[in-house]
Amino acid sequence: MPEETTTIDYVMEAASGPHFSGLRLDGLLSSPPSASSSSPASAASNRADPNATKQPFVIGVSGGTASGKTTVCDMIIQQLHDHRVVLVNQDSFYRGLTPEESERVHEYNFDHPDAFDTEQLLECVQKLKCGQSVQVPIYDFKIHRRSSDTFRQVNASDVIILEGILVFHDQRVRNLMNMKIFVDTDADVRLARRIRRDTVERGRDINSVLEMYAKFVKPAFDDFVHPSKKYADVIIPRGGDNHVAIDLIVQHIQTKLGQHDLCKIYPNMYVIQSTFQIRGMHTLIRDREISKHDFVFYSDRLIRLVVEHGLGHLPFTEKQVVTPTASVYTGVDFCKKLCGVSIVRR
Ligand SMILES: Nc1ncnc2c1ncn2[C@@H]1O[C@H](COP(=O)(O)OP(=O)(O)O)[C@@H](O)[C@H]1O
Ligand SMILES: O=c1ccn([C@@H]2O[C@H](COP(=O)(O)O)[C@@H](O)[C@H]2O)c(=O)[nH]1
Repeated sequence: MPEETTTIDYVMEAASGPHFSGLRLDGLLSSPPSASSSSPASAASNRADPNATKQPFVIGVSGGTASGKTTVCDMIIQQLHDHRVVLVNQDSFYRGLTPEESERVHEYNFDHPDAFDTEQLLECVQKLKCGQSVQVPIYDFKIHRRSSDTFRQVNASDVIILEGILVFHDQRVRNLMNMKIFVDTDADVRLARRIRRDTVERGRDINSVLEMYAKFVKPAFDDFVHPSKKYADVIIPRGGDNHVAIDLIVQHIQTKLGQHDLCKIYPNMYVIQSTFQIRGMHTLIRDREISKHDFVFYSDRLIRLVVEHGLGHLPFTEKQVVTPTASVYTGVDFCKKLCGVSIVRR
């Protein structure tokens, strides 16, 4: 067999092995919804079960307007960069106004549950949960309408984050969630942020923002959003400023995703910490359009990283050397009689 093919086989094998960004979690992501997810029984069910079907971990993030939901989601996504994570905004499922409603937009309540097409949202999350791709509508806050011909394609993932003011309102949507987070930020802070955001990004004037807030946003918060806080598993005070809460949440998600379980099953396994550079190279070598030259180049770089990390785990002994300036440096030397074995699978 030509050497090149051997390299390719080896890399593909390595990429689907125990590397974070190529991690295959089949059978590890089948935890039931949060009602029981913290029980010992569900902890047991999170261990590798080869017969279990892989299901994404669904996180609901709710809270009042401008509480920092999107910011918290972005922070979680950044920390979960070793996994495939998608964000679905409830805002995308605003029904959009008819021409008649548009004429009297100041009378329209965007904060009432009926403003959303919850059936469509439900169908979308159900499909994603089953591993199917979906087309999510694109909503324009300036014209209060969906784009008629463009959609955002959202692919199957390890983690689905569903974010919005009323994502805990409908029991059927709540039931799809493995974890529910409520972002709890003071009303005055939220109003200040909302004024700034709506005037800068959503083309509104201050008076209309204040009027809308008093007429619809605040009453709907009191009637629907705040009461749904009781369904949350975790409440984050101060939103994105609360780094401790976000770190704890990410740790919990990672545990549920099974990384730690893998290390429990193979106690001597070392998982290389992924970086965007490593993930980028994994993306390149998986791209069917990549040239042969680039495939070999990036594969070799990835293999070299594995070898270098491996070398760091080999036994060593202390060794002293004398530097050109005649000082003594105490370092290490690899133990003698080491033998490296490269295993190439076909
Ligand atoms: N911790 C924070 N400190 C300062 N500004 C923030 C903070 N969190 C969010 N913002 C700002 O407030 C506005 C609303 O935040 P966002 O995360 O979009 O809230 P939500 O998704 O709940 O509406 C945005 O303009 C954002 O930049
Ligand atoms: O056309 C629209 C639709 C909705 N809104 C307001 O948006 C917020 C929800 O978005 P957040 O990002 O969670 O703040 C909701 O309070 C609606 O009042 C809008 O202004 N225009």
